[in-house]
Amino acid sequence: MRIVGLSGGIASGKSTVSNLFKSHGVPVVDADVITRDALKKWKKVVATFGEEILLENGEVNRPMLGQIVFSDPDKRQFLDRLLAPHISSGIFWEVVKLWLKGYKVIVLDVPLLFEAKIDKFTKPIIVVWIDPETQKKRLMGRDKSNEEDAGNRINAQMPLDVKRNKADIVIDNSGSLDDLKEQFQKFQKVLIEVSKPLTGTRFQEWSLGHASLISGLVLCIKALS
Ligand SMILES: CC(C)(COP(=O)(O)OP(=O)(O)OC[C@H]1O[C@@H](n2cnc3c(N)ncnc32)[C@H](O)[C@@H]1O)[C@@H](O)C(=O)NCCC(=O)NCCS
Ligand SMILES: Nc1ncnc2c1ncn2[C@@H]1O[C@H](COP(=O)(O)OP(=O)(O)OP(=O)(O)O)[C@@H](O)[C@H]1O
Repeated sequence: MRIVGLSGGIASGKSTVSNLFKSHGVPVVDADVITRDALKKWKKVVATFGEEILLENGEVNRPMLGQIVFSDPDKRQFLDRLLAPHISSGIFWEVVKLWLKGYKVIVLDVPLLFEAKIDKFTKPIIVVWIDPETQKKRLMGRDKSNEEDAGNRINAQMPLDVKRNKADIVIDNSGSLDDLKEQFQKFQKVLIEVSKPLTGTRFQEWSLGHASLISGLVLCIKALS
């Protein structure tokens, strides 16, 4: 199974590229969605940041927590450490589920792919780059935030130019959506061709192969214990 890494800076256009993959039938595991699920369940976040970060419905007020952590690097690191194991295991299970369905290519959309060292497990790595001025403008437009908040969020991440140097494929999203789609068309064909889930006899062969591998492993573990 090929696990494609998709990263970039905040508001550089990762979700927009993810949607292009999804519309071509390539499944995407989204770390931001997994983070939101982890936050819903994770009582320790409340124990650390206080009841005041809760909304009336009992869920974490993410914009408020964002305000707190993006203006205080120590608190941000604390939250990152708290959530990291949940995000990693969430990603792992999503990948396993897609693997069991027989997908040959999946995309991991992880904003902190390099910071969290998840890049080691992905190939190729796509970085969505954007020029700094457009990035700030799009971030402020989308989140209705001011320049200081936007700057804090951008500075909380590894510089986008450093991420660009670590990429196998760079998408420059400083232009229009049509420009973006044109760049996407250039490399997506290869990935999408091999990404279709297996069907019919090929799926049966694949399942039998994996079933014998798993049975073999179980027998080995039993024999050793
Ligand atoms: C701080 C939180 C509550 C803000 O929630 P909010 O809904 O405002 O933003 P959302 O989760 O949609 O994230 C938006 C973008 O912010 C950036 N971002 C989020 N967390 C971080 C972080 N800890 N460090 C740097 N950038 C971050 C990413 O580019 C992300 O795509 C939330 O992002 C969070 O819990 N972050 C910590 C966990 C984490 O590391 N998430 C990134 C997944 S790899
Ligand atoms: N080429 C483009 N032209 C104009 N607007 C764009 C373009 N690409 C993305 N956008 C807009 O910019 C904003 C940020 O894009 P998107 O949400 O895809 O970024 P992201 O990298 O997923 O952000 P985050 O890091 O916060 O998850 C969105 O409002 C999106 O609609």
